[in-house]
Amino acid sequence: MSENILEVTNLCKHFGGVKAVDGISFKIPANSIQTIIGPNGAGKSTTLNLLSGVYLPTSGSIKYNGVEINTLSLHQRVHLGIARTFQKIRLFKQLSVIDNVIAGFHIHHKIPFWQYFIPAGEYKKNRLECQAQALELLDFIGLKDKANERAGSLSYGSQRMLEIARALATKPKVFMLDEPAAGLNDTEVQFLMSRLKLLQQQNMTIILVEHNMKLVMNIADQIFVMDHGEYLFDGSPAEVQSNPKVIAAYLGSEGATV
Ligand SMILES: Nc1ncnc2c1ncn2[C@@H]1O[C@H](COP(=O)(O)OP(=O)(O)OP(=O)(O)O)[C@@H](O)[C@H]1O
Repeated sequence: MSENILEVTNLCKHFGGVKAVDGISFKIPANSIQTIIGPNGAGKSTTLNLLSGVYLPTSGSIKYNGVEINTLSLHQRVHLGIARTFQKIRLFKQLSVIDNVIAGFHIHHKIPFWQYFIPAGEYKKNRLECQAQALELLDFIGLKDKANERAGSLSYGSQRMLEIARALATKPKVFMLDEPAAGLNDTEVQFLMSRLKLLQQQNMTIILVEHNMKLVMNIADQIFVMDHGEYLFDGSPAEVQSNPKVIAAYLGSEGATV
């Protein structure tokens, strides 16, 4: 069994009287695909926000490779190798597809992101290197042919894939995705699934918040189920699908046959 890359202990996030996350604990082995599921408002996105540094916890601990990262910002965590996509698409819609990916590379270079767009002088070499790497990522994600199109002109599904490519440009070790399959058709979901499995084979740890049970049950090594901010159950896809508490709180009777 791989070592745990993330370890969460008694994690809480309270917004006034709302206990969005209330004392959850889990360990995530390196190179695994973990999913977090649960009903609307269960605290799944808040958990991703805590892991990625969008929010700082009210209390509790998050350890990355054994080191507490509770107080680090989102940007500092990206530098450590923790990247994410958001539920709501956040692209630079006026920029080209390839420039959106190049934007993801800038954290590993010493020059500011905007200087990549000055195609001259000492920045030209960096820009050419980034372009080549961005094209590789676009190829991986199925968007190489659209590299020079405006990001905002892409279909919804392609915009979601572009967000993934941009996050991958930060070279994450832990990659978190918040509902990546939302709004995708079956073919796009299949493609997404195949890419996530390939990323896992490339030694990435993947944490997925997702309502698409077909995707979850096909891809997850372990599933963590939340309800009302709290732990409900965790286990393999088969264990989760047949657990009466999970069926009652979330999956319903159809869950057992996904
Ligand atoms: N910034 C915030 N301020 C106040 N309350 C918040 C904030 N963010 C989340 N909440 C509340 O915390 C609870 C958990 O929300 P969260 O978005 O984490 O749930 P979720 O499981 O991701 O839901 P969904 O499946 O609908 O995306 C909800 O009651 C929500 O209204």
